[in-house]
Amino acid sequence: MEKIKCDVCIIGAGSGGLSVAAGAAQMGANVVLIEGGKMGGDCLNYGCVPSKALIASAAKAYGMGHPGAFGVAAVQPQVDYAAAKDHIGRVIETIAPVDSQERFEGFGVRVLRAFARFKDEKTVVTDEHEVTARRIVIATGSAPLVPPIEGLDQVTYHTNETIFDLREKPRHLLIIGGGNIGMEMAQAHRRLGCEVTVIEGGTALGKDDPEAAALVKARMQEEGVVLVEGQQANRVTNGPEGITVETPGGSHTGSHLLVAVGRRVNVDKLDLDRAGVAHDRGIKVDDRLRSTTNKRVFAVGDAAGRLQFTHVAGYHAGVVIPQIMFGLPSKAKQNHIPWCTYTDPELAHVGLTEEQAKKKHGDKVTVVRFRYDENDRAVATGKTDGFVKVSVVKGKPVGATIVGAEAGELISMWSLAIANGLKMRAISNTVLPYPTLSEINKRAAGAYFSPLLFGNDNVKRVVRLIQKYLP
Ligand SMILES: Cc1cc2nc3c(=O)[nH]c(=O)nc-3n(C[C@H](O)[C@H](O)[C@H](O)COP(=O)(O)OP(=O)(O)OC[C@H]3O[C@@H](n4cnc5c(N)ncnc54)[C@H](O)[C@@H]3O)c2cc1C
Ligand SMILES: NC(=O)c1ccc[n+]([C@@H]2O[C@H](COP(=O)([O-])OP(=O)(O)OC[C@H]3O[C@@H](n4cnc5c(N)ncnc54)[C@H](O)[C@@H]3O)[C@@H](O)[C@H]2O)c1
Repeated sequence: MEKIKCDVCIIGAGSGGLSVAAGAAQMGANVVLIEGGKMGGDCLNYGCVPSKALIASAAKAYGMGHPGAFGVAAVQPQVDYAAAKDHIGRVIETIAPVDSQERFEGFGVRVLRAFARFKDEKTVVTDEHEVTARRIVIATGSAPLVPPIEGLDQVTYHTNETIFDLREKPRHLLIIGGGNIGMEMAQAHRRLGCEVTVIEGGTALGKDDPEAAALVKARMQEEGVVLVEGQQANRVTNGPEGITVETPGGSHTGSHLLVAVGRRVNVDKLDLDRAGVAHDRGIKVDDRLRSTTNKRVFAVGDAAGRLQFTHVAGYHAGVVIPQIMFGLPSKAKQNHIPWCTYTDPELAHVGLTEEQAKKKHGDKVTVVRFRYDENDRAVATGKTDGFVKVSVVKGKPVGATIVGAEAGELISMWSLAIANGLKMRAISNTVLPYPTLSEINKRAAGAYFSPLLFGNDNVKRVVRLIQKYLP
């Protein structure tokens, strides 16, 4: 067993662990990074990257069959599902060098390829190494939660860890769970020519603004996705006609099954008790992302049990690095974190929802909106479904939801504003190129000021008075 001493030991080389490792090593720390699976973690191998690549194939197929009123004839796309999977493979291969062992070794990081567990509160071991570190960062991410549904263990089912390797096109894909994964995969598969049924126990896209989510759901239903809400899957069986998912309201039979009912944090291999690190949904951390029970240990990304997104893992790294490098305190906030579901239309959000804003700020909240069909670029490109909705308190945006084309890009302006405490004036003062979808944001900001300027009797009186005396 080789014994290694280092400043920082990071467990997990996904979005969070890699970001901490890159930052710490490039600032001169002696860093050991331990990865038991693939470099790049979920995002690169089983999550964001393959899902967005598949969504892109699906969008191409859909566009060929639905060109809209542009003077271009629709054609029946010939979908080669296996070739779409090859596209995913190529995308992963292209991005992989950024997360590779070689690149990190180039930064001076010692990379160990094994699963790690704690030996004591400052020592981590693999089968061949014992690493003692001043600071330890748990970045072990999460895995698909497999619910205790009767019969599930008797059928072949997919999760995000296997669906991207499937090469035979599902005739009828059943999906349990209408969250981000379920809905993104449902639309992608429908557009690639599969029948799709989503079985959701509560409300699909239930973490998002209901009005905006309704628009996405309506579009997906129009495209032929069968969406069953309020029906918990409680039994799964296998028969000659395929896999059947039973719910209190009825049963649904298909050829393939994807389970997407949430995540469970990867802690079981870690022997956390040996390090005195407490955990529940994730590692128990304070606002500094430091273990509440072992001050040497930090957790980032999905392991921290907060919002589970790649950009959050990166943000967490930025919170932890100043602490482990310089001993400077730094806190993780949550109110400025955006997210986007990459359905068509996209559904993006940052800050408080309208409901949360009204609950927190009562009648101090003004809600302003602007519709895509009032934007010239949206009209020209036929992307007129959607709206932006912004909750404003004392001239400052506190939350924004966008549903529509490029919502994930458009939300950045509100993310910038909320993260930096900017006022609506900062958005309305900004000059944007015409014609762009971004103008939707500016017009929403304008909608905040319009009632103050237009139709305001005081303003009218002042203007009339000034006009009398102006030369
Ligand atoms: C289908 C899907 C689509 C997604 N799409 C998006 C998206 O579009 N945008 C977005 O922001 N987020 C998306 N996410 C979420 C995103 O993938 C995660 O939030 C992100 O990967 C979390 O990064 P992480 O570093 O915390 O964990 P991970 O990326 O999961 O990395 C953890 C790593 O730790 C390793 N590990 C675990 N235990 C040990 C151990 N004991 N020893 C050594 N190594 C260990 C694992 O092998 C893994 O490589 C998606 C997730 C899924 C499943
Ligand atoms: N675009 C993105 O950023 C993106 C995409 C995919 C995943 N992710 C991340 O991954 C996480 C996990 O995604 P997810 O979709 O697995 O989880 P989720 O928590 O978003 O949704 C799971 C859904 O499954 C439902 N459910 C649970 N048990 C059920 C049952 N027995 N029968 C029917 N429905 C049931 C829940 O009501 C819930 O709506 C997301 O929360 C997000 O953090 C992000």
